[in-house]
Amino acid sequence: MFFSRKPDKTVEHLAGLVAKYYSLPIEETRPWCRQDNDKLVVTLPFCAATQHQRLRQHIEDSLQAKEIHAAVEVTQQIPSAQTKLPGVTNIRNIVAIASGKGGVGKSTTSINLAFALQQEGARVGVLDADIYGPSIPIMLGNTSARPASVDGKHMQPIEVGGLVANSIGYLVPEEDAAVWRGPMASRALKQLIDETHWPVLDYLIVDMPPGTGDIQLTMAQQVPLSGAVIVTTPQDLALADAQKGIAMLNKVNVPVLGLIENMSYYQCRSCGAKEYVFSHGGGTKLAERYDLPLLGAMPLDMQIREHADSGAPLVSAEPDSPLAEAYREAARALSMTMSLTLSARTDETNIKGDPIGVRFQ
Ligand SMILES: Nc1ncnc2c1ncn2[C@@H]1O[C@H](COP(=O)(O)OP(=O)(O)OP(=O)(O)O)[C@@H](O)[C@H]1O
Repeated sequence: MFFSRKPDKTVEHLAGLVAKYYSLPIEETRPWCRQDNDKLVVTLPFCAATQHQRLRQHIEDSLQAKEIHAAVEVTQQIPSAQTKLPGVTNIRNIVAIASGKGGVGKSTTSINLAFALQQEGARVGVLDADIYGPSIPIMLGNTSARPASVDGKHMQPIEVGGLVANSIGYLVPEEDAAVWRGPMASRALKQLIDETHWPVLDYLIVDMPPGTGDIQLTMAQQVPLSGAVIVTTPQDLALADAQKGIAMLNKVNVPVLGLIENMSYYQCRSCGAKEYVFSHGGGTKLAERYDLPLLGAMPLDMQIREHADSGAPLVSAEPDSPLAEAYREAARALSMTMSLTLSARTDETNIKGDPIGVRFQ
């Protein structure tokens, strides 16, 4: 029978089902659940669009087993995390992707994670803060693109594949930026963030410069970051540098949201065996030591490199591949961690609406 129980009991039952599905306490899932006329609605505070259908089916089956026949809708709405600094216009969350050391795959991870978040239904922008070695334009295959300006004061971000992006690489030749001193580099980042006409974004992914020096510290202090993800490879040396990254972020009170271990293993294409080229288990141990989630462990894979280097990141070029799913899993884990661990901003006065009519897919 349709809604055989009292509505609040049905909603409570729904919250219990969702809690069990995600292995969370019911207190967490209760605010996500409501009844809207003859429909039960679950609004997830994180992006997981590819999983909605499965969750809906699970709920409907469980309700039917209890003789409750109701239409179920699963949707999502991503909140803004509270930050000490005022929010940037139209951006709900700024997430820095940092690494203690260069060359660990921070930019590759940033761009694939950005596409993965987008495929999970979030509105995403990418900002290349790697002033001294901007690689996002190469990875997006649009090095000759230049941001337009309608009012002479703001830049339009570059749109590509459902993302918007800006990078110092679109604005000045690499050799010019390479000689900038720290304060100039920090100023350039601040300008890139504040003077871009961002459409409404759930996440702005910031590809930080590698390392943990003064530049990174100043950048982390000047930008209202919701949090940061540390990318590392499994070797001891990289892990030692990742620890420095965590320490730096702790120093400026930027929440470390989790770790991504890149080049974690190599999987043989013929026999499927995994080889731990750069040692094994380092990311897990580091995550345990700092009580952080390991959001993902990405393999060392030729396809990841070829796609990144040829301007068509794997997640957007081959969305149906197992590797793209691995990035989406990391994206869902990141988004969920943010919603569960960060306090949401109560007002969203910085969200003003899209100034440039970007049409997200
Ligand atoms: N998982 C992976 N498998 C194979 N190649 C990878 C992987 N991740 C990154 N690479 C390759 O490694 C190289 C360095 O990657 P990337 O530029 O992302 O590193 P980075 O940490 O951002 O470097 P930098 O310190 O210069 O900013 C690139 O050629 C990239 O394609």
